[in-house]
Amino acid sequence: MISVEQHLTRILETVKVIRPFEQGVLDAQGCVLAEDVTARGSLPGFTNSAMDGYAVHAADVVGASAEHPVVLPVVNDIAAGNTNALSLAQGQTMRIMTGAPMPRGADAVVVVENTDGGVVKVAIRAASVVGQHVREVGEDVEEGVVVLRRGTLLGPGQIALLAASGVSRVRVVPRPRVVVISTGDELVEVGQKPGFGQIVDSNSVMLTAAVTSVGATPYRVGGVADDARTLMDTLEGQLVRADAIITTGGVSMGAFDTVKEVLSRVGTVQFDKVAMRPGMPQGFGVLGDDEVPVFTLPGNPVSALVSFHVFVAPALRAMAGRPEPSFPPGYVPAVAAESFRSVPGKMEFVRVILDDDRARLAGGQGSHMLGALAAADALAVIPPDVVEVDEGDSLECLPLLGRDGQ
Ligand SMILES: Nc1nc2c(c(=O)[nH]1)N[C@H]1C(S)=C(S)[C@@H](COP(=O)(O)OP(=O)(O)OC[C@H]3O[C@@H](n4cnc5c(N)ncnc54)[C@H](O)[C@@H]3O)O[C@H]1N2
Ligand code: MOO
Repeated sequence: MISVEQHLTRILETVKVIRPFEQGVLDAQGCVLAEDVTARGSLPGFTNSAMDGYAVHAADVVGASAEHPVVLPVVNDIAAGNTNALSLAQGQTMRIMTGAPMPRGADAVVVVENTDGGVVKVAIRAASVVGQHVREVGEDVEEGVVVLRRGTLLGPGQIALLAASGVSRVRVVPRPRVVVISTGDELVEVGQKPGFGQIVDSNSVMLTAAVTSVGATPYRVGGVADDARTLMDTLEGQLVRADAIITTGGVSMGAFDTVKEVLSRVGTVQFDKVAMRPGMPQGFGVLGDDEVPVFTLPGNPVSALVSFHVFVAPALRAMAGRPEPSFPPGYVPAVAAESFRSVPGKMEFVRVILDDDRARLAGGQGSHMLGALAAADALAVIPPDVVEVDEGDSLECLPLLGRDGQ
């Protein structure tokens, strides 16, 4: 029996960051930059107005007030998108809209609310100062500076910055492509009615969703029968498009545990008992010339999802260039709302419902029990040396869903 940390360490020492690849900025969402990116142009690219109002020489409106407005002739209108380079003479004004280029000579904008809104001449009812409501060229980003560093995770804000500063394609670590295969003669496809002795292949849809939830790209193969030739052919066929492969089922002590039988003969997959519950029978290694990592998860659905969170998700993040700072990854603190027992010598992952920070059992803890799994918000992680959790004890929990249900 090996520990959870030992198994995870072997996995993280084996997987490699995927080779970077140039992508359009939108396709790069959720990916990590593989290069420093410099701005092709300045932001703003030209000095422009921050408000709707009137471009002025600030010196012309010194002392303007509601009681003593300054009246100026309006000599032009400048809308956003106006591409003419205009000049404003002293003693004049131009109507200007937010984002429109400032005319040369103007050094301030008086907001329309502080005027009578005139279009031929305008009464300005408030003084201004040089630079007021003006966005200077390059004040946000200067052309040629590094706007984003290698290693940055690209979200909507970063993608906007790239696009605005003239960058349409970037080298990123691509999303891992993950093939999901479930095994077992008892499986029927989702949507089909299982006969006696059969079950719906829920693992492959569950793990497909889990792969998506960590920002990787799943390819669901679905159920493969417990036949060594079929499984081997399937694995070989999938290797070409896979950065990683996940299988479920067929890894314990059964007489027809095909995954174990097949993968014991090829590649480097090593099968271990890991001191955890659920999820004890685990296999991991690499397969094929490209050394594709293969995770063989146990067939019990709760065991498979717990294994995904504990082993596969950190590996996929590392492959995507987003390694976790430490183990355990992303734990949140909670307090036990009730007492329960934990199995000695194994790290236990208890399905719990969190009310604020109070954790209560989500229901039956059998590794086949999808009802409690679906009711749970998190896995309370009970260390191997803890056999009794008392109400009020501190707990570390691994959230099952992100804030947006992913
Ligand atoms: N004699 C022993 N028996 C078992 C041991 C053991 O150490 N000695 N370990 C148990 C533990 S713990 C687990 S976990 C399971 C793991 O079994 P396998 O990975 O070999 O998986 P299967 O036997 O194929 O299936 C187990 C269980 O899960 C259901 N299943 C399988 N695939 C799916 C799927 N795609 N969707 C939904 N449900 C699935 C399957 O019907 C079984 O009920 O072994 C214990 N036995
Ligand atoms: O260790 Mo198995 O994964 O509980 O049911």
